[in-house]
Amino acid sequence: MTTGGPGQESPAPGRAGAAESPREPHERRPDLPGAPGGPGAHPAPGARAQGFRSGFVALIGRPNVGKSTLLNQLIGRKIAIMSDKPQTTRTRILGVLNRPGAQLVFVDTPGIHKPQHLLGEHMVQIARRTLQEVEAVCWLVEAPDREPGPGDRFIAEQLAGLKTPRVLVVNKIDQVAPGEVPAIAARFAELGTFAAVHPVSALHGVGVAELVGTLEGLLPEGPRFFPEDMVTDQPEAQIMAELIREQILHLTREEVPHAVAVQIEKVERRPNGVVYVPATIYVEREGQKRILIGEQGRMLKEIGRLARLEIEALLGSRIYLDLWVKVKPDWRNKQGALSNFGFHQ
Ligand SMILES: Nc1nc2c(ncn2[C@@H]2O[C@H](COP(=O)(O)OP(=O)(O)OP(=O)(O)O)[C@@H](O)[C@H]2O)c(=O)[nH]1
Repeated sequence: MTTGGPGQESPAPGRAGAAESPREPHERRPDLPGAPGGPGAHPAPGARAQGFRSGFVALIGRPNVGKSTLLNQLIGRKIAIMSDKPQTTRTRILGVLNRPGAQLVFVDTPGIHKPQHLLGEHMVQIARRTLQEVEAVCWLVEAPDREPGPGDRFIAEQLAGLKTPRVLVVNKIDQVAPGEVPAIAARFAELGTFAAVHPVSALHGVGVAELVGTLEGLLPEGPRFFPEDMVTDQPEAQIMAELIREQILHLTREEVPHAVAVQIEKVERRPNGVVYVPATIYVEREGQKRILIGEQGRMLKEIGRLARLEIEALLGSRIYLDLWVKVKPDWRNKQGALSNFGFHQ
């Protein structure tokens, strides 16, 4: 898989070769992680064939509605981690979908919710800012809710003044009776004006192709922003760290999951072909460290075993995962620590 370089929040790239483009979207949105610099960042030759469409599509919605699951389904690869714990996604993740006549660049945002700590504020700000920088917005709601709640109305307010076309995606339809879907969709559709309403099951891939068709039609004509073989801007080390965090989210509960940050140091390919991946898991308190390590190290071993399988699938080679747990008190409320862990404003 081709991923971006280390500068995840890299500034807008120079886009030589596209100067005659009627739109220069990157220049309008300096905050969006752009294609990494270097020759690969330029639109591919011939990318501006007549009628070619391109643009950025934001995936927004309350925490846990299935944004990351939908992104992975759209791209056909696992680039965003998923869990049943709300607020899994902490930063913006780009997923690039190349179609014969279009390039759709999806921006997965942290769920919009009422922030409770500094990290929460970062997450909401990222989501809000993204809305102003895209060509289309995909708003996800959950069919099992059956009707909009306060969280959905809060998002409707954020969208109200926005001119960007938006599509309402009613997700998790596999969890309700098929006959109920039209009425549920209609109740959510009352929250705003939508170019289209799509019931989907992101988990099972139902309705996703139709959604892509609609989104493609909403994008303006424009060049390819990223090379055709690039699926995400996430550096590989970042995805690996996220795959470790995903297993922690699965295996722990209560306060531990959200107190965790994972950092990967220098990844090394050994002469025997095994990739050595040293990773540190940061938590906020000694008690959380004890839980993560578990009795006789059993929990950490299990986290490592499951994460290793995911990382091996990502890299396509055998890895040696060296996991460490360290305490960094109250890191979620410290600006310096947030920057170290890659949360940039
Ligand atoms: N049954 C069912 N579950 C789904 C579907 N889509 C997502 N889920 C589940 O919903 C949970 C949350 O999914 P995520 O994709 O992590 O949600 P998110 O919106 O990215 O969450 P945040 O990162 O917290 O904002 C996971 O347990 C998913 O497996 C679906 O179509 N059907």
